Amino acid sequence: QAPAATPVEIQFWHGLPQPLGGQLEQIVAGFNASQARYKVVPSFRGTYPETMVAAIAAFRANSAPHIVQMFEVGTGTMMSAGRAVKPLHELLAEAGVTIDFNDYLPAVRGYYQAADGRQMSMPFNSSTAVMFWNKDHFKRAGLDPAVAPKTWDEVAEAARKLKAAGIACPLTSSWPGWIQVEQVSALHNIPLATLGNGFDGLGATLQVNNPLLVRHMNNLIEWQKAGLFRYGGRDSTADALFPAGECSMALVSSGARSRITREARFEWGTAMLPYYRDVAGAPRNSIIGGASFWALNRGTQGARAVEEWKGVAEFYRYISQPEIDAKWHMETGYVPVRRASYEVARAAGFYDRNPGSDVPIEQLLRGGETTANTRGIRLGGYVEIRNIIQEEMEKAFQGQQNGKQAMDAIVQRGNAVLRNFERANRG
Ligand SMILES: O=P(O)(O)OC[C@H](O)CO
Repeated sequence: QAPAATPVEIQFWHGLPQPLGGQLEQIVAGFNASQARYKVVPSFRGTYPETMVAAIAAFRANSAPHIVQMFEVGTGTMMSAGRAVKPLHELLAEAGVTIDFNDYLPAVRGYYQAADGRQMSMPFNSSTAVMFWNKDHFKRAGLDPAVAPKTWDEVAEAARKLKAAGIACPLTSSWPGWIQVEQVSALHNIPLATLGNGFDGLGATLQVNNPLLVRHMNNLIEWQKAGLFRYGGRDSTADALFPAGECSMALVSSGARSRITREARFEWGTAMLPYYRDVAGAPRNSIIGGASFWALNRGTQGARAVEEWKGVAEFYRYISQPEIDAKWHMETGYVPVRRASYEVARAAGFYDRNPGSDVPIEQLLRGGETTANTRGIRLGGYVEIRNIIQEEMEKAFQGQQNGKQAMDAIVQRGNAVLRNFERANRG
C-alpha cells in the first residue's frame, strides 16, 4: 500500500514534565520514523490533573486530542465517560490490530479493564512508589549506607539520627494521597473503600478513617513537628527535593529514577516502601500508578475518520513491542508492563548493572495473588478526592486537626463526591 502523501496526524496530549516528557516524545519520534502513513504529534499539557481537565474541556469544545495520557487516578471517571472514550478493545478490533494482553502484568492489565474484562485504555507508563535514600547522608549520620530502613519504626529512627547530624529534611514524600494513603492501605491489605476499592460497583464508600491510617497520619504529623518529615506539597511537587540533595529519604514514584539518575550528585539506593511490622500479613504488594493512554472522540459532533483510529491503533502496536517497553523502563524507572519486556531488560544485563532497578517490580509482585485491597483503586471522581486528601493532610500539618479528624473529613467529603458521581453515572 502506497503511503499517503501527507501523513494522517494524531494529536497526543501528555502530562509528563522533563526529563520524562522528552523521553516519551522520543518514543513518539521513533514511531513516526518507523512509517510514513501516520504522524503522532505530542503536546505537553501540564501536570496529569491539568492534562485531564484540558482534555475534558477540549472534548466539550469538539476539539479533543486523539490520545490523552491519563493518570491512573482518572481511570474510574474515564470508565464512565461514555461516548467521549473510544474503548481500546473496539479501537483495536476495528483497526485489525492485535496486542497480546495476556503477556501484560495482571496488575497493569486489570487496572484498565472494564468489569467484563475488556481493555478500555492502553497501558504504557506504569510505576509504583518506592523509597530512594541518600547514602552520603546516611554516612554523615553514622548509618550504614548500604542498608535502607524497612519498617516505619526504622525510618523514624534513621530520621532522628539524620536530623541529629544536621540534615534539614530526613524524609519526604511525593503524591501524598497515592503514597501515604493508597499505598499504605495496599501494603497492609486494608481496604481504602468498600466494594473492592470500587472495582465492584459505583456504590463504594471510603474507609480511610481506620485505625492504621489514623495512626500513620498522626505519625506523619508528629514527625513533621519534630523536623523528621517534610511535607513537600501536592502531587509530584516533592520530586525535586531528593535529587537536589535536600532530603535523605524520599517516597516517590519509581519513575523519579529518570531525574535522580541525571541530577543527583551523590550515592543513592532504591528500597521498598516502609511498612508497620506489627500489622499481620504485611507487607503485601504495592499498587501501580503512572498513566495509560485513552483514545478520545473529537467531541459530541462529527466522527473521526477510520484512518485516524487506525493511526492510533498502529501507534499502540508500536509501543506494545517488548523492545520499546523495555527501553522506556530502563531509561525511566517505570516498570515493564509486559513479561516479555522484563525478559528483554534482564537478558540485556540491566538489573545486574543497575542494582535496585528491579525493586519496583519485586514490590509489585510481592505476596503472590493480589487481594481486593491490593488490586488498585477504581473510584469515580477520584481526582477530586485526591485533592480532598491533600487539603485535609495540609490542614493537619498546619496544626488545625489531628489524624483522626483528617481521615474523618476525607471520608465525609470524599463520600459526597462518590455519591454525586454515582447519581450522575448510574443507569
Ligand atoms: O509519577 P507517576 O507517573 O508514577 O504517577 C504517580 C501517581 O500514580 C499519580 O497518580
